[in-house]
Amino acid sequence: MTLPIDTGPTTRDALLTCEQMAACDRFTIDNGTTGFTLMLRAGQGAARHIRRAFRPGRVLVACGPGNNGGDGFVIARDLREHGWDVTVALLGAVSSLKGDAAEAAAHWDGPMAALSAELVGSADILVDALFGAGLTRPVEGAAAELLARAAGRAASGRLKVAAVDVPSGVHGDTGQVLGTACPADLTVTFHCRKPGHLLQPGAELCGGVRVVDIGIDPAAPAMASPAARVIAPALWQDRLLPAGPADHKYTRGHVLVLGGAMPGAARLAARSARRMGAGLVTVCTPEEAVPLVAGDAPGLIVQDIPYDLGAFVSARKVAAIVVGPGLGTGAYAWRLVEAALACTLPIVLDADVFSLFAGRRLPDGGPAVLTPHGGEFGRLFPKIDVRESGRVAAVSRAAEQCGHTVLLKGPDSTVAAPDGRCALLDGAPATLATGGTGDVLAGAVAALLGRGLPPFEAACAGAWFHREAARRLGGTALLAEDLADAL
Ligand SMILES: NC(=O)C1=CN([C@@H]2O[C@H](COP(=O)(O)OP(=O)(O)OC[C@H]3O[C@@H](n4cnc5c(N)ncnc54)[C@H](OP(=O)(O)O)[C@@H]3O)[C@@H](O)[C@H]2O)[C@@H](O)CC1
Ligand SMILES: Nc1ncnc2c1ncn2[C@@H]1O[C@H](COP(=O)(O)OP(=O)(O)O)[C@@H](O)[C@H]1O
Ligand SMILES: [K+]
Repeated sequence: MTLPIDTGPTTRDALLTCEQMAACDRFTIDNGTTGFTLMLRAGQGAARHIRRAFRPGRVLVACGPGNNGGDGFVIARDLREHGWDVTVALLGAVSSLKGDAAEAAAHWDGPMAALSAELVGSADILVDALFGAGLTRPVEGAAAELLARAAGRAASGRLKVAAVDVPSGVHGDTGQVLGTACPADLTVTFHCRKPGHLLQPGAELCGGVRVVDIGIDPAAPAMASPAARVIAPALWQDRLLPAGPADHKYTRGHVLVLGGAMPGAARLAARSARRMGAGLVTVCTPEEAVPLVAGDAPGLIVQDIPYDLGAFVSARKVAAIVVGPGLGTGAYAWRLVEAALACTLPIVLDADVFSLFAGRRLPDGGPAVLTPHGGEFGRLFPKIDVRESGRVAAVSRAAEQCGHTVLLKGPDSTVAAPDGRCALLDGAPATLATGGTGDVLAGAVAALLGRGLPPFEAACAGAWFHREAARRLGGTALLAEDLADAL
């Protein structure tokens, strides 16, 4: 029963919802591959990763009532054929299994028990094949008890856990936990990752994620419009040119940072815009802050806020504006944001802008990137519930509603454009969770807008360079100043 794994197209960056994945399965099956063949490829591919990741030990394969459980039976058989000591624990009766899962179970001739949390106590490795893409409601009862017992044993270092497709209880579309879930050391999924592998808390619960190619037909329509993509340079690299001989400072983009109550934020945004390759950076700030902002940056232009901002940006050939970091929320801030939007230039809106416009429509302006964190997003879009809809749907709805690119920051930064594109940032280090790193991001995105990237691409690229800089810095305590310099 060993089948060769087909090598399909590159699916590295596509993220499919559970429904899209099921459509890919159906399309492939309609074109002549049996569902059971897909299940064999999935289970055998997963078993190979499990054999690579863990030393042989006593394995408990917890199988659910659907095809995720079917994969579990294939894995159980493969591991047993390789000499591992395997017991299957099944939720429900074998006679209730249907289709491919029933066929996979029929090939299992090893020990089998009714699912019970007690079984975890004598296992070294748990293969979690309870629920995958078919999770429809919170995990409860015996399945929940088993997962909770496994989580306890894993936390004390006595159990390794491999999840099939997703850790059971994690929703593949949102990364949210329905009921309960057990953190895995390894998650093996099929064809491509799903948003829930990148979104929290799912991402954290998955441990390392491996993708097995199960030979999905490359012509499957869902592949042309995946729900989201992983943020990677392929999204922008052919549009972000290095400096060439014909360039001068204005062709590289003049970025204007509008400062306010907290000048440190404008300084960080300006510094990061310069490191991100802006040709020229000017900070306009209340007069009393000019010496402070100019202080240690002789290459920066600093002046007070011009009376006529529109005339200023056109005379100084400004290519992109940042407003929000350290701005404040008084009448001054309000007028400045309105004036900045009226310039109709590419603009990054951040921080205090979201308090100023809480629950209100932004005035018309040029193409914008909005960079709220979770709290600011809630203020600006109070009717969109991120927890209920999941980040992909929520940020996409926000982008459509405001007509601009929205970058919802966090450990799982999510970018959506009003045209329906969505992209997720994978693996941002938690050292970024410190004051000022958002100001650095705003400056970086503005520089990329100034260098000619459209808003969605600029937001994706900014988030990616920001993460790369944080990774390069490493350590345990990251300073926003160092991050700007590491871009
Ligand atoms: N399709 C293919 O070709 C391939 C698919 N593959 C594999 O199939 C998996 C998807 O399989 P699937 O669609 O059968 O769904 P699955 O995740 O097994 O769960 C459905 C079952 O669980 C039940 N159930 C749900 N939630 C529950 C809860 N909280 N508590 C209790 N019960 C709950 C639900 O019951 P129902 O809601 O119908 O009452 C139903 O019985 C996918 O993740 C991948 O591993 C691979 O083999 C590659 C080829
Ligand atoms: N736990 C985390 N893991 C990874 N990145 C994070 C985490 N928390 C925050 N970040 C990132 O750090 C930055 C923080 O921005 P923000 O909240 O605006 O901070 P500030 O306003 O102090 O500059 C964002 O880019 C965000 O994506
Ligand atoms: K699972």
